[in-house]
Amino acid sequence: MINVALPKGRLGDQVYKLFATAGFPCPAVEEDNRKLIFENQQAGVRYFWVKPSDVAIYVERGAADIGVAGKDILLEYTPDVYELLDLNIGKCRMAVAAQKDFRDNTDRTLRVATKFKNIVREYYGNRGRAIDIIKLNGSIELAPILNLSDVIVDIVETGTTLKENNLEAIETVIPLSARLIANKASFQFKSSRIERLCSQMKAQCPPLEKGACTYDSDFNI
Ligand SMILES: Nc1ncnc2c1ncn2[C@@H]1O[C@H](COP(=O)(O)OP(=O)(O)OP(=O)(O)O)[C@@H](O)[C@H]1O
Ligand SMILES: O=P(O)(O)OC[C@H]1O[C@H](OP(=O)(O)OP(=O)(O)O)[C@H](O)[C@@H]1O
Repeated sequence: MINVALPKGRLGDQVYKLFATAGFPCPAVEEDNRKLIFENQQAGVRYFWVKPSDVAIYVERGAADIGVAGKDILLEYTPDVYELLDLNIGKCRMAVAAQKDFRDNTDRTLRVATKFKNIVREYYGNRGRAIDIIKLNGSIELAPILNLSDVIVDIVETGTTLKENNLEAIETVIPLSARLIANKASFQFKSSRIERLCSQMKAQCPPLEKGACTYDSDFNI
């Protein structure tokens, strides 16, 4: 049996569909209920539905053998797991954004509101920019509007949230997508099953753009 941690919410449905089309369906997942564990004995998979930012914890500690997490979560928390596959779904980017008339006054510390403290620290550290990080858990776009921060570093997908709050993206920090990750010990002990699942998943993912590098090598923070 392969234990799989799936992210609830916006990524979850897409991810589950990918598993199902790759040959690992678990029909009861689609029923309207509050269950968190689903098992398909025949396909040899057991799914756990967890909060997206918790997937890497379940996998790192071996409660799940594999899981799917956004690259943002992997960069922020650097869990000790193997990153097996870029699923090329859940695509978005992490960006710096601010009010439209914002000009960076480099003489003073820049106030940055974000959910992603570690990514932000490294990004501005590499640029030698002094910052004050304001850690928020949601509605990040409110911060510059209420003068809680000068800029935000947050996920941008369609750009609608920025637009509807009169903000604009200034710089892209890193492109993001969902990744298949594995617990290191599970990958040794269940290697043939995990590798088979991985190659079946790979065949179902949307193809990576021609000439695209792995995002790891693009990561310039
Ligand atoms: N518009 C978007 N906003 C946020 N994340 C997105 C978006 N589009 C794709 N993603 C990806 O989906 C993943 C899960 O995002 P989601 O918003 O469902 O989680 P969350 O509610 O922020 O998680 P948690 O509550 O655990 O912090 C993110 O880690 C990111 O990689
Ligand atoms: O570019 P867009 O398509 O508008 O998507 C980006 C928005 O989506 C996410 O917020 P989420 O819906 O997760 O809400 P929260 O962070 O405020 O909880 C993210 O933090 C942005 O606010």
